[in-house]
Amino acid sequence: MRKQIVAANWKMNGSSELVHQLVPAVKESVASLDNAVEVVIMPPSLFVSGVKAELAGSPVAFGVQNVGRWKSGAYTGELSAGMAADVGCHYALVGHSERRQLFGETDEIVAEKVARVLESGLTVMLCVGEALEEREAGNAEAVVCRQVESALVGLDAAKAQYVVVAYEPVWAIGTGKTATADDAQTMHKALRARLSDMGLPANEMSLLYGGSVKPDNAGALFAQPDIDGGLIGGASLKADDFIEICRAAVA
Ligand SMILES: O=C[C@H](O)COP(=O)(O)O
Repeated sequence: MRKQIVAANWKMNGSSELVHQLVPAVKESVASLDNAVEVVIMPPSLFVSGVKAELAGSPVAFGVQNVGRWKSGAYTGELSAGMAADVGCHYALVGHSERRQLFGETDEIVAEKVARVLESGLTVMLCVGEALEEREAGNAEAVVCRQVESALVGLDAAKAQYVVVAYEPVWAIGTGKTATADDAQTMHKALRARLSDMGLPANEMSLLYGGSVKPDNAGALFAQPDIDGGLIGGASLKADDFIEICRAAVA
């Protein structure tokens, strides 16, 4: 049985104050969910230690939003997957469309980062998703399948348990335009089929949806058979909204 996961990506938002207000509220609410859903918080890296301290004794996991493509060395400003593991992270996000678009991350770089994360013993949350023009040209599925294949090519099936894929159509991120539950399900089903064609245990892998997930649409999205939870941006910065979305994943 694959895991239901709801992950918070704070992006470049937040403060020590938010850590001390929001994280204890999430911790308390998640305690009542009876471990039916894995909740993950990925703050900016500077706040990881604060989040970890607030989560002590809780099953809520935490992680980083990005890692460098190298193991260590003279790469000023970069953080490695090994460092994230060293401070206790469970997850590392890789290949978010903001990294691909704003920081020039190619499929090749994303694949290198996936390898670094898996070597470090963390679980990688791999983001894939098509741009609006790619969808309008009828290429959405081809783009998303290419991204997932290039990132996971050669992956040992035994390592698949450390891989979560998040489908995030670029046009739905931060725009308030969510994919319909049917469209999201269609893509998730295609992704799962492609993972299976790659020789991976696709039915055991969690596939998340991301892109303007809010308390009022989370239930319909998470009810789809191939959607195993969500990757939440804006709504993860408000404790009440995020907690409601976590509850929708249990229902
Ligand atoms: O990583 C999260 C996604 O980019 C979704 O962001 P959003 O919920 O603000 O649309």
